[in-house]
Amino acid sequence: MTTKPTILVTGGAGYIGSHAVLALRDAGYGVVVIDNLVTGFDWAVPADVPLVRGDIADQPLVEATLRDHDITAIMHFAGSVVVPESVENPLKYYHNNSAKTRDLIESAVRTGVKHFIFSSTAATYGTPDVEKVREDTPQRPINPYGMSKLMTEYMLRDVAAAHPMNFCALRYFNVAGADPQGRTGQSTAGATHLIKVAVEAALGKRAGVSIFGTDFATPDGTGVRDYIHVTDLAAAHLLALEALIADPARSHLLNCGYGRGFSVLEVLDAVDRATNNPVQRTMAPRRAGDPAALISDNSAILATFPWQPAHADLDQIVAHALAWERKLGDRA
Ligand SMILES: NC(=O)c1ccc[n+]([C@@H]2O[C@H](COP(=O)([O-])OP(=O)(O)OC[C@H]3O[C@@H](n4cnc5c(N)ncnc54)[C@H](O)[C@@H]3O)[C@@H](O)[C@H]2O)c1
Ligand SMILES: O=c1ccn([C@@H]2O[C@H](COP(=O)(O)OP(=O)(O)O[C@H]3O[C@H](CO)[C@H](O)[C@H](O)[C@H]3O)[C@@H](O)[C@H]2O)c(=O)[nH]1
Repeated sequence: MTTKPTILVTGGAGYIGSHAVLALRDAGYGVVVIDNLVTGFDWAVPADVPLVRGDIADQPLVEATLRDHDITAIMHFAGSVVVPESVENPLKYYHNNSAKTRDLIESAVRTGVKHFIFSSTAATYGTPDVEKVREDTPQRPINPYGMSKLMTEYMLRDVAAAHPMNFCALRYFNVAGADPQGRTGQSTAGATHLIKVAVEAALGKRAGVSIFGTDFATPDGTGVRDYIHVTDLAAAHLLALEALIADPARSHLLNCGYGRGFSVLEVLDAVDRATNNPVQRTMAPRRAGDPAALISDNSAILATFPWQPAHADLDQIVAHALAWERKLGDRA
């Protein structure tokens, strides 16, 4: 029997990272998590997965962890993720997302980690003027969050050219939903993401939902996004890992989305359908820097990996988000 390698998951106590931990464990990989719990939760990490409480830039700690567990690959989710906060406090984002990731990559190179998978974002594209964003659409971030992630893409490209390490940067579109088995979900306090906000409102945890802009050049005037189920995203990470192991000479930069968009009103309608209890809607001005529409062209990931999304259905995404929100109760 061949044993599968052990993977270090940074940010594994957070929303997306905790789903990746489950996917890796379900597939038989060894998993170790490092997380400083700044926005994550220790209870989001399964009891049989070692949780190293610490910072990705603590090089003695990270390098000891990489060596002790004979880590082959890193899935790097740890970071700061709130776009408006990045505008108010850019140095926090260049520190936590760019500078600390630089130190993590250095630890990886020093200890001979062979593969690196990175959480990039559609925010690196800024406000593209194409209907569907391709990987070669110019990346012109309009906020420090997007720029801090683009800087990491550049670092990885240069490091992979200079050292025996390949990488995959996955540019996520709008991540939503929760583990269909109800083992984890989005638990972030004070979340700003539309589907999370709407299910909180549906359960009476918020008064209602503000619709940020009704005069966009979209069919119903509200913003359109490409919502991807977090479990399909976690599956894409496993395929990325397999591809990096299979061909160590090749790195990848890939969009992660379904290639179709839903407006804010369509999302709120789906939440209303799921509960039969309409969420209170308030019209509000546009949020600074929000593009009208952001939809992926996902032909590259479909051509590169045998990725078969299993949850590309808005009602299912909403149902899973709602189920997790109920389970979460007042815990977070
Ligand atoms: N949620 C989205 O829609 C979305 C979209 C695109 C990209 N991403 C990226 O995906 C990744 C995960 O996002 P998420 O939504 O799960 O956020 P999250 O806040 O739930 O998870 C981030 C985790 O990283 C940990 N962390 C932060 N800084 C750390 C540090 N310096 N050292 C150790 N641990 C640290 C936090 O405690 C948390 O557990 C992020 O890199 C984010 O930029 C998210
Ligand atoms: O209370 C809300 C929250 C959001 N929206 C609208 O809903 C859409 C989605 O907004 P989100 O805040 O859920 O997500 P964003 O598209 O702004 O950004 C998210 O996806 C990006 C990639 O597409 C980045 O990765 C970023 O980190 C992540 O927050 C936008 O039109 C927004 O204006 C509302 O109307 N009301």
